[in-house]
Amino acid sequence: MEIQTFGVIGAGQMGSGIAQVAAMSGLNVVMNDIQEAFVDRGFKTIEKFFDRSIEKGKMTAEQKAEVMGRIKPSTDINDMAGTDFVVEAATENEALKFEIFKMLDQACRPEVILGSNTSSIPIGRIAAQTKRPEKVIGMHFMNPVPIMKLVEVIRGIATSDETFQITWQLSEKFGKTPAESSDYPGFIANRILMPMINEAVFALYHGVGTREAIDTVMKLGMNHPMGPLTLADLIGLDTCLAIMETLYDGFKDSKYRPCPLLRKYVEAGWLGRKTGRGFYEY
Ligand SMILES: CC(=O)CC(=O)SCCNC(=O)CCNC(=O)[C@H](O)C(C)(C)COP(=O)(O)OP(=O)(O)OC[C@H]1O[C@@H](n2cnc3c(N)ncnc32)[C@H](O)[C@@H]1OP(=O)(O)O
Ligand SMILES: NC(=O)C1=CN([C@@H]2O[C@H](COP(=O)(O)OP(=O)(O)OC[C@H]3O[C@@H](n4cnc5c(N)ncnc54)[C@H](OP(=O)(O)O)[C@@H]3O)[C@@H](O)[C@H]2O)C=CC1
Repeated sequence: MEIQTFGVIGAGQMGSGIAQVAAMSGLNVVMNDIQEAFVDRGFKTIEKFFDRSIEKGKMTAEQKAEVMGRIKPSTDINDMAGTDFVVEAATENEALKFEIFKMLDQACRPEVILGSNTSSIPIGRIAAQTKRPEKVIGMHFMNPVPIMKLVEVIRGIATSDETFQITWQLSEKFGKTPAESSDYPGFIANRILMPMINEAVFALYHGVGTREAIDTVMKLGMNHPMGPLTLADLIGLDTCLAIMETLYDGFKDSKYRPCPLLRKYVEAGWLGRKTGRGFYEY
């Protein structure tokens, strides 16, 4: 089946980026969120990116209008009925994703592949919510989506080879390099990245260094493009905490316990860039 229309659930920082790269690859896109205001915010994020590209001479206003014209807004999950492939990028919450996959299973034609951009939740568990587990897969983009080259492709226990191949090829069509991961909590990316970020928060919690010192050490000492606390603010501290909880619950190993300071920030609503305050102020 040729993929012509691509659906995205969730128009947050990841969903809007995924919609953008899909539209840039020539697909028609339906971008869905629960409220019109969130869909509008997603459109604004994409527009801002294109405006910067126009300023830099990498894109023309006509090209921008053409790509934006391929993205249709939606606040009704039943709009996914007309899509050929869907990626879910709603909040990192297992119960929420289970609900969304049950609804997608009802709304989409039986042959449609349902991908999840989850950072950490096992794909097999999400697939079990549907009557098409062989068509459920992890398609994990990195933030910021239009810039980062990787897509982590995760097979659930029931994912078919055909689903895997189509997802792999779609990642390449989006201009990305796919890498395969088995279905364990956190997959490869967050099995490695998130304990590092969590340890940076412990270093701050224990007073080993200031936020600036911790970030400077990792930036200049290890050549990371961003310090771990700056990166946590970019990812979203709620997402970082949710990933640590999934690792901790999944492996039952204390090495994955979330730092109490991370939890405190999330409880205060200090979620990073998206709320204007995290480890830094924006
Ligand atoms: C949590 C998960 O499940 C998985 C994850 O995603 S984990 C997060 C993974 N992401 C990372 O680790 C990101 C780490 N940071 C970086 O790689 C870099 O800091 C960065 C690419 C974000 C920015 O790069 P930089 O060199 O520091 O900044 P900058 O020079 O401004 O940006 C490089 C280019 O990207 C563009 N850019 C950067 N951020 C952008 C954004 N948000 N929107 C649009 N363009 C952006 C810049 O305009 C610039 O383009 P040109 O080369 O054409 O001028
Ligand atoms: N942030 C990152 O760096 C990365 C995140 N991810 C994963 O991507 C997913 C999204 O993360 P991110 O974009 O950062 O989060 P955001 O908080 O930016 O966006 C999530 C969006 O999903 C919306 N949403 C919530 N419930 C529903 C629903 N029932 N139907 C449709 N939309 C819904 C949210 O609305 P509302 O605001 O009302 O809650 C919000 O607009 C998560 O699974 C995350 O783990 C993957 C890679 C990197």
